[in-house]
Amino acid sequence: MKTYNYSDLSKAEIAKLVQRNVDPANEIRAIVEDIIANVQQNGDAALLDYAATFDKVTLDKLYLDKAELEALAAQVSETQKAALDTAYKNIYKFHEAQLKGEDKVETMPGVTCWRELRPIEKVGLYIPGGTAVLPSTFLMLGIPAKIAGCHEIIVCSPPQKNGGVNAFIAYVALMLGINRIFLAGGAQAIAAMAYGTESITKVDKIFGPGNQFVTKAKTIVQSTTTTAIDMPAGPSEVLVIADDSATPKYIAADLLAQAEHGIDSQSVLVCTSAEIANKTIDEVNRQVVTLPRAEIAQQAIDHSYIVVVDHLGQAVNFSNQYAPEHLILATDKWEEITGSVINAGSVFLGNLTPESAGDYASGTNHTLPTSSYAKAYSGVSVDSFVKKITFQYITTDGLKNIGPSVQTLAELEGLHAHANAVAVRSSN
Ligand SMILES: NC(=O)c1ccc[n+]([C@@H]2O[C@H](COP(=O)([O-])OP(=O)(O)OC[C@H]3O[C@@H](n4cnc5c(N)ncnc54)[C@H](O)[C@@H]3O)[C@@H](O)[C@H]2O)c1
Ligand SMILES: N[C@H](CO)Cc1c[nH]c[nH+]1
Ligand SMILES: [Zn+2]
Repeated sequence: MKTYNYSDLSKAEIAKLVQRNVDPANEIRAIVEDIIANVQQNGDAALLDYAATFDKVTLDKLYLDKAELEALAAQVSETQKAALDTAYKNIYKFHEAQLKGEDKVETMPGVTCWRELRPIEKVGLYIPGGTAVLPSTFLMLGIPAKIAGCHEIIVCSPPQKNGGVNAFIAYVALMLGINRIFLAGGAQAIAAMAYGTESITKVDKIFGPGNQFVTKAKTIVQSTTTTAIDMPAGPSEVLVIADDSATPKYIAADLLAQAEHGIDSQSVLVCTSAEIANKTIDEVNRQVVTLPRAEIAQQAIDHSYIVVVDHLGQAVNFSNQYAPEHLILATDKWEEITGSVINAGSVFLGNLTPESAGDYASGTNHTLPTSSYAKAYSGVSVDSFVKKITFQYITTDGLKNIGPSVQTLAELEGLHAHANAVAVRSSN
């Protein structure tokens, strides 16, 4: 990992450091646009072709039904079920608390306004399954969709070598009461859910993380169809802020946890102590070789870096510019700096809170904005699966109170029909 001193860096150098790979030559875009066009034209047949090309699986049908899911789920052990159940309960508990109604507001006597929640009717969930199959992502998307009350939930995940999904994905589907999983991955799955095919319903909103093909497809279809997306949730990333109260062994473990997701993941350390930084490098080198996914993690670490800063304020400033998906405050002084955190997807406080807890089971959602989109987007929550519709009711007195202002505002905009809609009611 390359090390920089914050005070030696120019503004331009910092801007370059915080920039992620955003497909500058539009190479990914070109590939993804072709895939989307093919799915639009050829529907299910294109999905079957891509399963053969990219996933190396020949499928005779595009989905697994309830009986097939049950057969796969039977392979899950009791210990694994207990862990999935714990995650399910905590995620459910944390997300259920988000489903709050709002009070009605009387803005003037006789003028009442309020908002009511309605679920998005048809949602599409993408569950990654390229380099690793992520049943935890299925929980993170399926639970808030269920709590919100979405009527139709389409699920796509890349086909695995067994010609289906893995046993854990099947088990989670049954936990969520979802009886069908479509065997489609990558940009083609996103295109299918945005345009619809013979067997996949076009949905109103697509959710879920994925690699750069998935993420690019989501950003394209959101501008070319009426299907919305949750956010760009691409390759995982973590930024650790540490001071001399931090433990290099823990920091290294957290950096490697995100690095093992994929070669395009990024793990950044911003540290007030050069000594802790150096010890962390040693720990990373020691731990990485012990990992089954050592090669992937090492490649991600090779394009990650360390910034040594003078104080924690400088560290938070750098982090706000980076806007990490995950931010770990590996310091005993975390309470002094949380208020200054402006841009981050999810924050992990102190030296004993591993980011993996949030990835799996503490209750917060792990589908989070990457590539600095945390400057403008929140992670997935129940809010992502609902619309908030405004309502208003005006009484006779209310019309007397608000009518003159509405009429004057309409006249000053030259919109006389608007003014008349009040006048005709007021003259009775
Ligand atoms: N931001 C978040 O909230 C979050 C959460 C979990 C995972 N992630 C990230 O999700 C990603 C998952 O990626 P993955 O690759 O393991 O699974 P994936 O399911 O996103 O992608 C696999 C699919 O990519 C397609 N693909 C592969 N190579 C291709 C090529 N050359 N051209 C066109 N399409 C191709 C294939 O169709 C394949 O089925 C990781 O980067 C991980 O870090 C992010
Ligand atoms: N860290 C990922 C989000 O970037 C989520 C995840 C799933 N499984 C393990 N981790
Ligand atoms: Zn993770």
